[in-house]
Amino acid sequence: MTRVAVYGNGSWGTAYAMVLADAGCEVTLWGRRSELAEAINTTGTNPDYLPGVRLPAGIRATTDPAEAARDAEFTVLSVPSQTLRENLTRWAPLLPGSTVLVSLMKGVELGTAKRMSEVIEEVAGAERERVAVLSGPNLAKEIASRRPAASVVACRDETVARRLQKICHTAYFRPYTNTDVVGCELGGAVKNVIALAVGIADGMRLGDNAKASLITRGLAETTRLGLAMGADAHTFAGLAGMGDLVATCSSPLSRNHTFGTNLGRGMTLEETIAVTDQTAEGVKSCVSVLDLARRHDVEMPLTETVVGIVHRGIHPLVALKELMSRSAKAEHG
Ligand SMILES: NC(=O)C1=CN([C@@H]2O[C@H](COP(=O)(O)OP(=O)(O)OC[C@H]3O[C@@H](n4cnc5c(N)ncnc54)[C@H](OP(=O)(O)O)[C@@H]3O)[C@@H](O)[C@H]2O)C=CC1
Ligand SMILES: O=C(CO)COP(=O)(O)O
Repeated sequence: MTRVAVYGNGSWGTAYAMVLADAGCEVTLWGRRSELAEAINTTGTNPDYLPGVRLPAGIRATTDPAEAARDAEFTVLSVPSQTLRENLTRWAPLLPGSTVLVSLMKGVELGTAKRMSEVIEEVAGAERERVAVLSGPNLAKEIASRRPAASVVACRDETVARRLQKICHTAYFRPYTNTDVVGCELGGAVKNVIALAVGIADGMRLGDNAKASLITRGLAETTRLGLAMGADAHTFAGLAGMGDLVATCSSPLSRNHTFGTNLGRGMTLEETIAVTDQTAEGVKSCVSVLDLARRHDVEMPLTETVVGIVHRGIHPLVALKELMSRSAKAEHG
């Protein structure tokens, strides 16, 4: 039986732990709060993040990072992106030397503009061939109710990607392999920023043409950044690109989309943060994605607009006017 440690017992860490357990793995699920770990072990549910969902028997919760790490063939990381460095610094010495580190996170680190796999390599001292990412249209609540979804497992070493694919393939979860780690991570991080933009537009009742235009131009700027960073263009037409973008921008289950909708309806940033109880990665990562765009000299007008609305107090109507009056240009180029 494959032993897997999952660090982070929020919505996605728990739902993916369910996938792994359903696929036959023995999973230890780490979380920082003892009352939640105890509730998971005693009730067989995660009342804080997936209330009412019965967890499979193969999951055991703990608050002890060493217990989670013991003999783990795979180490799955699912905490908010901006907390990864600090957390992994504590966990890294506990991890087995050969464990494969898997990122579920869809963010870019503020300040360094590093992707999560880069932070993992740096902090855990892991070679690239031992670091993988999972990304795709995977709204946690749908997966936890075992509704069908596909996803991408990416690793520079294809044999490692295949090993990961094997341990999380179930009747309702279909992972594809890819070796384009950069593209998969960027697809996941930037779609959260575009979902904020679409949410704002939905909150302003701008209509379906506006939504489709934002999704399409959002994919164009994601691809532009990806190509500048060495990613494969095909990745952005795939599950970790278009797939995740469409799911996140159209679902009321998306925290980023919901966050944007609240802003578009006229809530202030403070009010929106106050009603958001889960991680909406795009709120911070829009700043680091824009940082990446500048470092690579890539134009990302939608990301820039989101940063303006969310962090610089620009009114959505003013931002819309600015976006629509940008100089006319060719669609491709
Ligand atoms: N939810 C989804 O549908 C999907 C999410 N993702 C990505 O997965 C990642 C995790 O998100 P998700 O599980 O949804 O987030 P949630 O908000 O549901 O859960 C966050 C988890 O991280 C923990 N946490 C928060 N802050 C810290 C900290 N400083 N140190 C340690 N643990 C902390 C929380 O613990 P506590 O309860 O104690 O605060 C909780 O267990 C994100 O990058 C997200 O983009 C990817 C695909 C799907
Ligand atoms: O990444 C996700 C779906 O693939 C979840 O999106 P949110 O973080 O916006 O809820």
